[in-house]
Amino acid sequence: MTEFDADDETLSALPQTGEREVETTLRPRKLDEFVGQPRVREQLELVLESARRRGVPPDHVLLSGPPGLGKTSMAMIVAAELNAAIRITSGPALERAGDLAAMLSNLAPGDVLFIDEIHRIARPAEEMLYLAMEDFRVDVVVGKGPGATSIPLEIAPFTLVGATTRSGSLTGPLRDRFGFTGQMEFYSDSELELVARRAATILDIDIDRDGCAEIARRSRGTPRIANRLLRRVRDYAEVRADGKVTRKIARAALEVYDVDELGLDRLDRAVLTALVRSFGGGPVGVSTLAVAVGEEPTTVEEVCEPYLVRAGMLARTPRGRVATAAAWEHLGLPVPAGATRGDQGGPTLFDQD
Ligand SMILES: Nc1ncnc2c1ncn2[C@@H]1O[C@H](COP(=O)(O)OP(=O)(O)OP(=O)(O)O)[C@@H](O)[C@H]1O
Ligand SMILES: [Mg+2]
Repeated sequence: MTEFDADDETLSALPQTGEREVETTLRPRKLDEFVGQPRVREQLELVLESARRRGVPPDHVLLSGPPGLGKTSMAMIVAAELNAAIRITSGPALERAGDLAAMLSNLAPGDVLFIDEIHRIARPAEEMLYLAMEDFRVDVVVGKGPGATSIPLEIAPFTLVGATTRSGSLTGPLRDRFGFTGQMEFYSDSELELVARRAATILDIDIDRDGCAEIARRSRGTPRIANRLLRRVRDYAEVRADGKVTRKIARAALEVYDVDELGLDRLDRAVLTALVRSFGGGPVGVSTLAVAVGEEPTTVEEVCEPYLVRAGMLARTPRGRVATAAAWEHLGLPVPAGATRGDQGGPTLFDQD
């Protein structure tokens, strides 16, 4: 049995129901308001500025990285920086090529088309996208069977911004058609402090420096989580104290919400515990591990693992998942001889299997 309670999602990097509105309020609107990601920011700035000077739409942009790191926010910033309209859709919504054709033919020159979760786009729509991205053209097939003809249709020059949590599942031809790929990395604690500070100002929350630092440290490198923990800590401060968030208040609040010192939540701990206790530390396949904690493999893979890898507690090897020495230590168990020392794998390991 697992100790994970599916309702407990305080630390999930995925958006929760009802969170959309506050997320919109907290979204940075301009590149220089966007905290962190210095590399992606600088690279994008160059791509956008050069396109602006040449008076053409910039190359297509792919943003990849784990949930909650700001891909959607960045896509909107791209449009805002270009003073362009943004049309938003997602891979799963583009089931039929006709859906995509309709979107594409409605674009005005210079528009930004944002396709979220682009790795989930259906094959026929993907193939239509190739031509659209390359030649600003789509071939619309009219009729069926031997009498079917394909009519080429011009579309306005546009910029595609794609977002994906799994750039590894993108096909080669699609990936190759993006002129620029921004790999979003987990945020440092000091960057997350700035994220929390900025959100506190917008939401009018009275919080001191230490309070921000405490939230940042437990946010798993993820702004979405920092913003959520800030709101939970605010609730606690208002109900149990005088509303002001200090380190002491933040610590007490986070304890109530079951957020541990390293920012691991119950699902992370359940994954590590299963790995260590039921599978002797691995190696074990991700599907088997997912079954053991009662979760979908993709949740374990895309939500838990990137952070566990980054925290140096889990290693992804060709033979399966392996618990590192740090994992045994974190669970308070003796480290077996031969356990791997965790390297700071970082998000580059994100797409490996
Ligand atoms: N760099 C940042 N500075 C300030 N806030 C940020 C930053 N990045 C993300 N956020 C906040 O985190 C929340 C989630 O960001 P966003 O929706 O852009 O992430 P995402 O990468 O698109 O996530 P998903 O993969 O789930 O779609 C937003 O509410 C936004 O306010
Ligand atoms: Mg998003």
